[in-house]
Formats: sequence, structure tokens, C-alpha cells
Amino acid sequence: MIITLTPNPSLDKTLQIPRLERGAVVRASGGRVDAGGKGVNVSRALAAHGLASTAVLPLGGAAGARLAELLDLAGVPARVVTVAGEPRVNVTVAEPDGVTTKINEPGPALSLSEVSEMVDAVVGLVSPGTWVAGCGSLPSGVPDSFYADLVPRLRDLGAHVVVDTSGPALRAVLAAGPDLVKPNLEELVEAVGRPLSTLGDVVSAARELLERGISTVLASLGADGAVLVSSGVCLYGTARVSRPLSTVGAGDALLAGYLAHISSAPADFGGALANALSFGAAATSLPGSRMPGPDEVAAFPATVHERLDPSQKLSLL
Ligand SMILES: Nc1ncnc2c1ncn2[C@@H]1O[C@H](COP(=O)(O)OP(=O)(O)O)[C@@H](O)[C@H]1O
Ligand SMILES: O=P(O)(O)OC[C@H]1O[C@](O)(COP(=O)(O)O)[C@@H](O)[C@@H]1O
Repeated sequence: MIITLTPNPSLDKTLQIPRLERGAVVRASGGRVDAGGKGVNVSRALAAHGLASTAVLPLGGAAGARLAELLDLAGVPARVVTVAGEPRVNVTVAEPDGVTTKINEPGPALSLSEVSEMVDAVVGLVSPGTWVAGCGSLPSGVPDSFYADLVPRLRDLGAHVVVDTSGPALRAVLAAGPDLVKPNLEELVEAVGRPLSTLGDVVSAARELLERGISTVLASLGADGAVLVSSGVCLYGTARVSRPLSTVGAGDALLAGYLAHISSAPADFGGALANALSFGAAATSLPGSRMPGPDEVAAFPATVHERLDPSQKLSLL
């Protein structure tokens, strides 16, 4: 069983425009709204593959009702914690060459009782062997230690704890030793506090996180693919995309692909990395933060390379 926790969900509004011009009136040629927030996206990607997960999230007001409706349409079972504030709207401006500009609102503040209701909702769903993925930023009112505090509590219940976050919440959770973290390059740089310019640098950084007590690091590297490091495991893989349309939600799709595989085949790291890469690549070929289904994922076969060249420069730089 997989549970996703999204403390700061969003309505993701994507606008297609010919070209982003600062200070001009720009006419959009099209647009879409998706239920968003990192854990919500993971649940949507799993649902698109017929895999049930429960999305735990705080929602309030008319925008909250709209988000719940979108989740329902996507076939995602949700455990909604009703809160006073309305979810944020995150806007993506997408240009034809695949460049996206994103503006994320901070999201509504949560009260102490709303935060503890959210924790109780997750705890109430967990049984031994459950995977819990805590994903995304924390809104005001939620302490930076939120994910870090959840790790021992969920572990005591026999859960595997996955965290995908950034900033102070990421720094705090690194010390709590979750089972898996999914940093992108920027977050990995932030985690180790030094620049990373080669695949070898990424592997060293991931190993440093393992020494701090994290079991597995899935480092996503945009067009360069991803590196997976765990005890006795160091894998690098890629999945080619000729024309990325929108990278929004690609990291969430990648995590969903990994969880879909590892939750049923716990020792198959190579298979999980390949599945993750196919999900991530497929997501970049879709508009907005649309999550890929099986046919779309099958169109992006991944390669897990036999050898990792530590001196390979990262193209994200
Ligand atoms: N331009 C791209 N070409 C091919 N794959 C991509 C591209 N951008 C992202 N991906 C895929 O999506 C995954 C997640 O993207 P990344 O940008 O690293 O994460 P995040 O969305 O969390 O910032 C990558 O590991 C890769 O598999
Ligand atoms: O919680 P944050 O960090 O503001 O991120 C939320 C945003 O990230 C997304 O989950 C996309 O994430 P990725 O592009 O990193 O996969 C959007 O759906 C959402 O608008």
C-alpha cells in the first residue's frame, strides 16, 4: 500500500503562450488545470497505472472542492483533512520550445489542530509494510521539522518513509534518516552544501547522505537521467526524450514509477530505476503536469547503464 502526503497541494494552472515577454500583454493559446502538489502528482501517476494509493491532503473552500473533484476524476482515493484556507494556484507558463516558467504561491497557513489532524490521518492509514511519501513544500504554520518528526513515528508502525522536499524541510529530514529521498540536482547541492558538476560528484553526495542514515537516494538529474544509490548499489540510468513539452511534475512521475516497482519487488533496484526513468521521461512529453499512463510510459524505454563514468559532466549546469 502507498500513501502520499501533500501538506501544500495546489491547483496547477498551465498556460501555453507563444513567447514570454516581461511587461507585455501575452495572449495564451490554450491552458489546463490539474490537481497538483508533489504527493498528489505521485498519486495521480500511480492511478493512471491502475495502482491505488491514498492521497492525504488538507483542502478548504471552493478551490479545495474543485481540487477534490479533479482528484476524483483522476481516480485517486483521497483522505481529505478539511481546513479553513483554500489551496494555492500554481501557474506554469509554457513556451513552444519546452521552456516552462513556474510561479508557486505560498499556500494557506495551517493551524496547529489542522496539522495534527493531517498527521493523525496518515498514522491512521499506516500498517506494516506501507510506503508513505511525504512530498512538497510546507505551508506556513507547519514546522520545518514536520517530515523529520514523522519519520520515527511512521517507522515505529512498520512503514517505509519517503521524502521529496526542499529548503529547510529537506535539511531537517536528512538528519532523521528516511528510507528514501528524491532530490533533484539543486536539492542535492543544497543537501551537501557544495557544487556538483559530474556524475561522480552526485554519487559522492548521495553516499554522504547514506552515511547520515538515509537508506536510498534517488537523485534526479533532469535531461541527464537519474542516479540511484543504496547500500551496495550504485546505478545510473537515462531515458531519451527528443522533444520535452513540460517538465512540470516530471520528478513526481519519476518517484511514482520508482514506488510502483519497488513496492512490489523490493530488491530490484535496477528495475525500479528503469521504471522511474520511463515515467519521468513520459511526463516531460505531456502538457502541463499531466501524468503519463501505461502507453505513454511504454514509449520511453530506459537504459540502466552497465558503467557509470564519474567524470561525465552534468548538462544541467
Ligand atoms: N529534458 C528532459 N529530458 C529527458 N528527461 C527529463 C528531462 N527533464 C526531466 N526529465 C526526467 O524527469 C526526471 C525528473 O526531472 P528533474 O528535473 O530532475 O526533477 P524535478 O522535476 O523534481 O525537478 C529526470 O530524472 C528525468 O528522468
Ligand atoms: O510544494 P512545492 O515545492 O511548491 O511544489 C509544488 C509544485 O510542484 C509540482 O508538484 C511539480 O513538481 P516537479 O516539477 O518537481 O515534479 C506541481 O504540481 C506543484 O505546483
